Amino acid sequence: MKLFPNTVRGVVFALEQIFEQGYYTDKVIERLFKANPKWGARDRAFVAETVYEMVRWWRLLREISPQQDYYSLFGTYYLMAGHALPAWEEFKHVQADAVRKGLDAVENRAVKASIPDWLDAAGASGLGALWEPELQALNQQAAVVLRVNTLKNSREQLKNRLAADGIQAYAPKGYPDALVLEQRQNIFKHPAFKEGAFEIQDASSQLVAAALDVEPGMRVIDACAGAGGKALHIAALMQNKGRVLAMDIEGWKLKQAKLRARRGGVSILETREIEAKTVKRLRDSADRLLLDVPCTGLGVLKRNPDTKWKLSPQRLEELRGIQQQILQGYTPMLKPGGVLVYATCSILPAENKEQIDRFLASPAGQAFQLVEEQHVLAHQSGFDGFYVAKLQKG
Ligand SMILES: C[S@@+](CC[C@H](N)C(=O)[O-])C[C@H]1O[C@@H](n2cnc3c(N)ncnc32)[C@H](O)[C@@H]1O
Repeated sequence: MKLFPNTVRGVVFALEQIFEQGYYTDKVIERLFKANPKWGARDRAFVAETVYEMVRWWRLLREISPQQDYYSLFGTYYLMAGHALPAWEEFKHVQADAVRKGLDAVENRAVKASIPDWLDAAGASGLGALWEPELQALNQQAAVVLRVNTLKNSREQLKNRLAADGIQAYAPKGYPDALVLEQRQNIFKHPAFKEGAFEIQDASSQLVAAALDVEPGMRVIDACAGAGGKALHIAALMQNKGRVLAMDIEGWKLKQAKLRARRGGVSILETREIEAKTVKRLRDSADRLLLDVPCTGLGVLKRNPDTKWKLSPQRLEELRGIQQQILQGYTPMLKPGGVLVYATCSILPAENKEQIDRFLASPAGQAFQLVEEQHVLAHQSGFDGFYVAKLQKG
């Protein structure tokens, strides 16, 4: 593969923004593409993939690169990825042999897997023997998974429509609304997306709305709805009949949810920014309650590798506090007999089972019974890591 100075410069610029200015990778790439409208599809794919992979392998790259400047780090990555480097002045310190020897010499698991030490310790203590294979899986590139909007088309119809345009996808077993693209590509440009025929949503994430067992006509509250990924899925499962109340403390996310609902033909979604009295006013009002709580995102490292550099043990503790507060504070909105689903995109028991155990042992949890739990690990499912607990209110 031939390297071009302007796209490599783009990669270097993106890394500076991420590691020196603290910006998120997806936002940096988005801005970079806007600033370089002449880049073609291949340039964009090269820049996006290289930046994501370099962020993923950042610790390992820094360990084995002969110098810490961005060009040497890029050169090291490029060799590691199996390519040959051109004879550019910027790469004069980077030798293929030295990189290979450096790689062979790394023994420390956290360095090898390119994660912080504290995270390696937390994963090992939480998952035991499952941590090692999980870590391997979380360092892979994520597949592009669609959630078929069944209000607009069936899975078969969408699959055939995409195939007619040369986009091959398969239907994974056990995920009734999912289609996995055979090849990664920017599917947002396809007209079917603009028509609301699908959303991008990982297969594991699609298990969450399914666990609620909704029926048309129900009143459902999604209390941490964000931009509405799961709320839209819930509405589709309800055949757009009943009411889905999407709530969040961040109003701008709910605006996104509204826009997506319009695109997807969902008319039963209402949004409400949470204020001091919101929960009290909605006491005993929901047949189903979804708490898709804020979490570390450690189950979705494939997709967001920068999470591991931005997280800290302190932030994990803070999130645990918020998760328990949400469980304690929001469950009164559920009617007696109703179903609660608590979900995270984390694989740490500290955010998952331990939170549910603590809730069930507390006064607020006395009315609840655990019905089932899904510990979805990336290396077992092939998709993101998730936790889904279903509880019934007596
Ligand atoms: C995991 S994200 C939700 C993702 C969303 N359900 C989806 O499927 O796209 C968690 C959400 O919780 C919101 N949040 C954080 N603290 C909250 C609180 N105390 N009450 C309600 N929502 C909160 C965040 O703004 C964020 O949008």
